[in-house]
Amino acid sequence: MAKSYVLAFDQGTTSSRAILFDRAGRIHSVAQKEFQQFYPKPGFVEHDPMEIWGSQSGVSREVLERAGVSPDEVAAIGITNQRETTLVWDKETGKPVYNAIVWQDRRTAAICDDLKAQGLTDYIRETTGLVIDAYFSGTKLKWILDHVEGARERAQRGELLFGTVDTWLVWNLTRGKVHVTDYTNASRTMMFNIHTLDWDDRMLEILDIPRAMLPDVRPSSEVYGHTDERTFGGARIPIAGIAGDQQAALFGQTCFEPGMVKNTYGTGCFMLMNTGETPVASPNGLLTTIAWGLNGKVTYALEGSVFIAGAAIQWLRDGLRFFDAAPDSEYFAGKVGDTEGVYVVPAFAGLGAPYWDMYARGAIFGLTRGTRKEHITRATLESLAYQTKDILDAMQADSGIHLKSLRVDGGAVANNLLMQFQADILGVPVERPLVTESTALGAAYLAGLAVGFWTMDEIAQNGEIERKFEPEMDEQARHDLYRGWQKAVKRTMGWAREDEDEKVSTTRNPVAQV
Ligand SMILES: Nc1ncnc2c1ncn2[C@@H]1O[C@H](COP(=O)(O)OP(=O)(O)O)[C@@H](O)[C@H]1O
Ligand SMILES: O=P(O)(O)OC[C@H](O)CO
Repeated sequence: MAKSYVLAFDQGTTSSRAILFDRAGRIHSVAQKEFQQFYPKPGFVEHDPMEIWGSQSGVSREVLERAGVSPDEVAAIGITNQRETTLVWDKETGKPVYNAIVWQDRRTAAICDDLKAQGLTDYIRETTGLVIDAYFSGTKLKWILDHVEGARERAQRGELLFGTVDTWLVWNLTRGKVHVTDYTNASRTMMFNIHTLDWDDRMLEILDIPRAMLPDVRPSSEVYGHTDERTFGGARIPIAGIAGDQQAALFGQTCFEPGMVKNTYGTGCFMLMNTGETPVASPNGLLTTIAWGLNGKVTYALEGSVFIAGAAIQWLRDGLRFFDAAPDSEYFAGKVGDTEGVYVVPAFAGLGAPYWDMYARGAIFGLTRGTRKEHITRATLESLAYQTKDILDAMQADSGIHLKSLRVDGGAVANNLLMQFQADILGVPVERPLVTESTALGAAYLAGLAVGFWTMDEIAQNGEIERKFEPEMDEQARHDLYRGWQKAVKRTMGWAREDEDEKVSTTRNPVAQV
């Protein structure tokens, strides 16, 4: 049967998606399923690993059935995933020993403080390209080994396996035959040396992680294995591409040349710049990370990671019950001309780049008796654009490159009001592509390249722009609004630190102290 499609698995933070792409790189069919988020304590975020696998395998079968496409028509599977999220499971039974600890989870902040106190900041930055933060997998893995009874000993005996979500999916797709990850996902673990392309023994020693439980690290485009016959009705489909979702989006947006940038608005917001074959260190709070490994070469990127973007819109929907669906945010925000001075800082999981404050927490500023849900909704949408400006400023300073336009993608770019405000606050045009599923497209490209479904030249010709948003705001208004944002951010910082509580208790009731 002719191989006419590539199937992308896009395992995101809030949903699992399967997308079938045709030869033109156009979407043929999509299936998606949201899954449950667990917040067992403040700052804790977990997923059920079996639900990750169940929802992802479910939507991948559904997308084929719905499109009437046989698994035999699929040339390859490409996998892209929420990064850093940490899983540990039993090698024999495949049973997870603990829930997946999600990238947003802050429970390991104290372990990170301890690493900083040991003077490891420079070593970790130079070796792994990362700043010390609870975001990355290493301290999450340490936490599981420290807290699940007997886990470290079992891992030392080779009975337990570690993986990020890509590794977990490949392991399940192959029914335990293949235990791999790719350079992009490994570069988010804080255990991987991004220069030598190997796990870093010193980091493993510092975190007390047995090497035996770590996956093989491979390039982002090659045949890692085939799906087990039982998964897709007898078909053995090559699994031929793996990349973390943000790197996959950079590839999907065809940012192949150094200096090219994309910004993805999903649960979080992630801006990546291709820096070519040279890792660029950031003095301005960005990460140095691996963009992809392809054709025997490694491409690096600078990354600005914002933890909460579309998730703040979900919070308005589910937490505050302002509306029933995320797209309604545009309708409500559009009912007011501006926020009337209201700022929402959605630091629900601390602040990522460029602030890196694990103890910041969310806040709403500037409330008056006239504030309505429309203002808060608008301010929440605007927070995505302000956070993007924070990152873009850092990236331009680090790279010395001044962007002429910003390529965007991800679920929230459907929001025209947000896109217009983004162009206004940056003062540069924002370009929205025809296929905004760049993440899945990137994974499909990587897989398709490995099996000869596409060539690089064919891919480079794709990337049609659907709409360009031109900046319309005057310079003074832009300046004033952004200053308000900076003031608001400053006031959220350090909020959850214990010594902040002490400061308050010693200043409480000054009259009584006199
Ligand atoms: N029209 C919209 N306006 C604002 N936010 C939106 C809109 N549509 C979707 N979102 C937000 O985008 C996110 C989903 O984007 P997606 O790229 O699927 O994220 P992820 O891969 O992180 O799960 C959700 O957090 C949702 O709140
Ligand atoms: O789920 P997303 O698409 O917001 O991506 C999550 C990132 O990979 C976290 O680093």
